[in-house]
Order: sequence, then structure tokens, then C-alpha cells
Amino acid sequence: MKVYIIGYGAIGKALAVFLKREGRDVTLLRGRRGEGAKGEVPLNITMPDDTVQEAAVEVATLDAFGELDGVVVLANKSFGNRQLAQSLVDKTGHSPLVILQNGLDVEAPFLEAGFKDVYRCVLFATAQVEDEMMVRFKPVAASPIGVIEGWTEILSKVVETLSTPSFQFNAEASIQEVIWKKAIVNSAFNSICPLLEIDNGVFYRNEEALAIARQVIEECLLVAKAKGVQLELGEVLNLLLQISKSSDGQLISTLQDIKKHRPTEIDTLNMAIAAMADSMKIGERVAVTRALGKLIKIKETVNL
Ligand SMILES: NC(=O)C1=CN([C@@H]2O[C@H](COP(=O)(O)OP(=O)(O)OC[C@H]3O[C@@H](n4cnc5c(N)ncnc54)[C@H](OP(=O)(O)O)[C@@H]3O)[C@@H](O)[C@H]2O)C=CC1
Ligand SMILES: CC(C)(CO)C(=O)C(=O)O
Repeated sequence: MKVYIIGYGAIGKALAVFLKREGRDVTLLRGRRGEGAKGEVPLNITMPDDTVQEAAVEVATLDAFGELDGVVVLANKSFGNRQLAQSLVDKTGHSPLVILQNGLDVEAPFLEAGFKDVYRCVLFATAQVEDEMMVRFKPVAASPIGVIEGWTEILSKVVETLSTPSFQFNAEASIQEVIWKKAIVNSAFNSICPLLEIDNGVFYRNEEALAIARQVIEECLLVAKAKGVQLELGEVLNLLLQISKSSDGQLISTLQDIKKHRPTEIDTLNMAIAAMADSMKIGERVAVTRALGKLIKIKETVNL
């Protein structure tokens, strides 16, 4: 199956190089319409052992294609989803749409636009753009993909099509639990670290920062529970500490975005949790999560 990856960023470039090197048919599409021309671009991915994987990948714009027939992977930032859903709705036909993004309800714009074959991936890998042609990539574990709307047979095909030795995926039956667990952890990382202007290791180095993260997690767990997703405090705290240790010294995406004067994904993290809590009339129970999210919104706006 042909693979179209939307989003010429860290994750999109890494995935495209690994697929190309395995001989798969892959095209990287610019997420923002009209930017960039069609052609082969040499991309380099630096692995944790400092070896470099290189491939020339076809890069094109979305408007170069009338139809996208294959697997369509979204590796763009979630704030672009509403506009992308409109650009893609008449192009994808029965092609499965696989969303590789952090956050809650990121699939909503596609479901509302009538997409019928939608899969969600929770990424357990980190990628950082070093320069336009170079990305540093670190796999942490296989990244689970689950069905939002679609079929388990197609899910298996998607997992097989996207997996390579360097970037592995697996099929996950309980994807909502994994989505929530990661989104809760991100609501702590992506708000507290940028506000402190500090790297991800802060939670295992500093007890007071960890105490605030714990408050965020406790609040988010109430919302998850009200949504029918049961998670234990201990398992979410463990994931936070595990990521804090394994990405010690690295800057979370929201802090990188703020430093580069770009919009952030906080609307699909803390602000999404606050909005869900409001809609279930438990808005007053997520005061810390909401306040941290609002501070990020202010930091983002004054910085743009
Ligand atoms: N990098 C990481 O370590 C991790 C990333 N993730 C998630 O993966 C997703 C991709 O992240 P990452 O690759 O790091 O992000 P990058 O910022 O590196 O790349 C994202 C790409 O999204 C596209 N984009 C930006 N704005 C818009 C828009 N308004 N509409 C459409 N497309 C847009 C751009 O591509 P173009 O130039 O083609 O427009 C951009 O290069 C995010 O949801 C992130 O949270 C999750 C875990 C780890
Ligand atoms: C927490 C982390 C680093 C894990 O991959 C992440 O999700 C991000 O960079 O946004």
C-alpha cells in the first residue's frame, strides 16, 4: 500500500526515511497548502547510537494530488486538523487515515467531516528537527495504533505497512486508555516544563515540580473517569517519571514551539481536558490543569 505522510516535520520526515529505506512507496506532503515544491529531497535521520539513516524522499504539496489512494498518515500539528479535514475530505476515499498526534479529541474534525476509516496512534518515540534535512530520532517502545472508526483487519494492514525495524507500531485494542494516559502525561509536561523553561528531566529531579504534575494528573484522572476511562494514579505517575528520565535534557515540543514563536498544541491537551470537564459540569475540579493551560496560551500569544 502506498503511504502518504502529511506534515514535513520531525516525525513525518523520520517515518518517511525509514519506510523509503525498506523499499515502501512513500510521499511526504506539506501540511500547509502551497508550501514547497514536488521533488526528491535527501533527508538524514540520526539514531541514538549516532548512526545516520539517509534516503531521498518524494516531497509534494497536497494540491498536487486529486486523490490519495493508500494509507494517509497525519504527522502535522493538531491545530491544523480542522483545515486539513476540509482539504482531505474529497481526496481520501476509502483510504485509512492514521493520526500520529498527541492530545485528546484530535480526531473530532475528521469524524465531523464524515471520515469513516480513522485510526489513532500514540507515539512512544521522540524526534527533533536539527536542520531542514536532519532529524534526531529516538524510539522508546513500539507505538500503539487503534481503531477510532474502522475495522481491525484494516488496522493490521496499517500496522504492517507502517512498521520498520527503526520505527515500530503495534495494534492496540484499548487505544482510548493509552490515548488518555499519554494525554494526561503530556498535559503535565507540555504546560509545566515550558512555564519553568526547563527540560523534561525536571520531574524526577525536583519534588516540587513533581507535586504539581501529580495535581494535574489527579485532576485529569477525574475527567477520564467521568468519560468512562479507568486509569490508576500510580501507572500514570510511573509513565511521567519514566519519560522524565528517558528524555532528561530534552525540551518538550511546546517549549520548542514557544521558543520558535510557533503556535502550540495546548488546546488539545490542558484546554481540551478543561472543556470536557466544563461540559460534564465538573469544571471547578480541574483548576490547576486549566490555569497552567491558560498560562501557556498567554505565553504563546505574547511570544508569537
Ligand atoms: N516530535 C516528537 O518527539 C513527538 C511528537 N508527537 C506528536 O507528533 C505530531 C507531529 O510532531 P512533530 O513532527 O514533532 O512536529 P513538527 O513541528 O516538527 O512538524 C509538524 C508539521 O506539521 C505541519 N503543520 C504545522 N502547522 C500546520 C497547520 N496549521 N496545518 C497543517 N499542517 C501544519 C508542518 O508541516 P509543513 O511544513 O509541511 O506544513 C510541520 O512541519 C504532533 O502532534 C506532536 O505532538 C508526539 C510525541 C513525540
Ligand atoms: C513526552 C514526549 C517527549 C514523549 O514522546 C512527547 O510526547 C512530546 O515531545 O511531545
